[in-house]
Amino acid sequence: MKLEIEAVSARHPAARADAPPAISNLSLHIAAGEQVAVIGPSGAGKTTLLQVLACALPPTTGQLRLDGTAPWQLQRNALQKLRGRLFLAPQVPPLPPRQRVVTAVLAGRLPHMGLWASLRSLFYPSDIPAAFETLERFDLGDKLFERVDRLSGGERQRVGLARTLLSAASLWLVDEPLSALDPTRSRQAITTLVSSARDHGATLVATLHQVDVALASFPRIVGLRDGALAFDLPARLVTRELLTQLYDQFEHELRGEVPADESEVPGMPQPVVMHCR
Ligand SMILES: Nc1ncnc2c1ncn2[C@@H]1O[C@H](COP(=O)(O)OP(=O)(O)OP(=O)(O)O)[C@@H](O)[C@H]1O
Repeated sequence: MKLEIEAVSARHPAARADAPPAISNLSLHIAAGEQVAVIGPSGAGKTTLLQVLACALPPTTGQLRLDGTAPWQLQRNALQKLRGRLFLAPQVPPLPPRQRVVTAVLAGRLPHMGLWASLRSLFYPSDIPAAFETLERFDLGDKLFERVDRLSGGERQRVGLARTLLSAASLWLVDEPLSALDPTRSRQAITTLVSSARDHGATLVATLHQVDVALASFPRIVGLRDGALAFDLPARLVTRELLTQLYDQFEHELRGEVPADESEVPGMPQPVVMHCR
């Protein structure tokens, strides 16, 4: 799915009336099948941007178009149909506590199933092999029939990602999928996510705090700061200087390794450790 936003501003529905917009005058074009990581300090507007792209939050000004269609000008049914073509994976997946993992994962397909098929699948999981295979990609095959409330936070987060992979959506919007994962799991999970999006031909937009993982796994990086675009570059052109500016006064949030300052290693950028938490 192709995404276009032009001069979009938006604010959280619960924000004070006099609060500045969470994203302001933002323009961004993302081609169908692209994979883009959105980075930036806390409060930069990353989640708000995903919600606008997911047609969950209407822009207060500006234009949003998905595959050339302005969603907020559609009739209610047509808007619902368009929403069915995208999958928004929130930071904390909304998994009913007593549900089995297999059912939770296959729920990624519900928007594309008829009413009876979806009701039936809640009681009789329809494609257990597909659920198992997808969970295996996140090292969770042995949790297939486990109850969701018996999983750790990191396991739940990986179930949320497996669910995204099983959706038939052509736009995957993934909000901070790694917050409960250790560095090794983070890399594995994001590699699986990005390669699956590529295989499905799905457009992927993910917000990430792990800058090193974003730079290593995504071809394009969008930096947001105070609701505005700080940069929009191929990953190889994102320098330490740009990251230092982006996270100025939020250095504690700059996680993992970032590219070396070229003046320190002339002609040969090398990763150096800045801050980890
Ligand atoms: N629940 C809320 N109620 C009111 N205002 C909110 C709420 N959530 C977000 N905002 C406003 O929107 C701004 C942007 O928030 P947003 O969640 O989009 O940022 P973010 O970059 O995703 O942050 P984080 O990395 O901490 O998740 C916040 O600074 C705040 O002003």
